[in-house]
Amino acid sequence: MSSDVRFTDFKSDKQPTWCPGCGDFGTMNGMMKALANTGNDPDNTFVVAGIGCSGKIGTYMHSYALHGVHGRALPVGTGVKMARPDIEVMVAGGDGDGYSIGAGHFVHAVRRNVDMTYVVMDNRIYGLTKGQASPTSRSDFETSTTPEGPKQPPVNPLALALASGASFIAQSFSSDAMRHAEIVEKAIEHDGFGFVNVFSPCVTFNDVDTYDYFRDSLVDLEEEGHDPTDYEAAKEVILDSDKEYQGVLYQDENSVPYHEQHGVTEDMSEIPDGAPEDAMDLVREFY
Ligand SMILES: Cc1ncc(C[n+]2csc(CCOP(=O)(O)OP(=O)(O)O)c2C)c(N)n1
Ligand code: SF4
Repeated sequence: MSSDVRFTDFKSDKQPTWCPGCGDFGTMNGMMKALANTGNDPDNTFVVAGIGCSGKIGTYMHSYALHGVHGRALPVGTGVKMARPDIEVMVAGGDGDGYSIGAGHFVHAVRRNVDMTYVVMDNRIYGLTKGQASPTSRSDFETSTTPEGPKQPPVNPLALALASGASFIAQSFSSDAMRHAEIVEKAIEHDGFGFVNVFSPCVTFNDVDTYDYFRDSLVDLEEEGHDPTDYEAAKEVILDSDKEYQGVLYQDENSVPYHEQHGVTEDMSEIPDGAPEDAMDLVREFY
């Protein structure tokens, strides 16, 4: 890893097609800053993205990347990390990708504690498919598929993570640039699954969870003196549905990542002795 990497080194030459003002711009900038600040560079970074407006991020970032199947980014990220524990793996996607079709994978990636960072660009709507309700939409949020609102309480992704045995749970706001980058940085540095739910407003389809709403309502846990290593205190803020929090809500200081628990330390790109030749030809082609 080189120490003189700038965050712009993580920008690809593709122009984002996100709507002007989309929260995903800020979310991505913060991720790039956090990667550079933690001493990573595009040559040791692998971004796995879901499907959605958010999922386009792998194209706009300069790194190894895979833009996969809707809801399946986490198992792909897990595979990359198991094959190459030396590589920095960052998985990103939307709230639909992660908490709807990918919810099962979320639970298992969390409980396995694979050493990667998972950034959910939470705009509380399906953006790419033009504004249907998502798992984090408010119960009275009127959309094309829910003209009277979903009439169900939204998923609390932080509580889902905690209940699944998460070792790091954080939340940030894409527009609070410095703080967002700092929070993602902490997730990268965490030994284990670093989960960050990012409020990343959709300016085209969500007129409720707006920049102004988050600016007015966000409570920063650092200013409140919150201790993320105190499990009971973390539980209290995570289950508090009256407030929107920003910061690290929970961190297990004794977290041991999956590959260390299971002794996966070899560079698996080396072809193991005795492996069938035809299968290995495919592997050689890939690398
Ligand atoms: C298997 C499958 N089911 C459904 C879709 C259609 N689809 C594409 S993106 C998406 C949801 C997008 O919402 P979200 O994940 O929150 O991302 P955003 O666009 O808001 O960033 C859906 C339902 C698909 N591509 N593949
Ligand atoms: S539709 Fe919403 S989420 Fe998608 S690019 Fe536009 S503002 Fe962003």
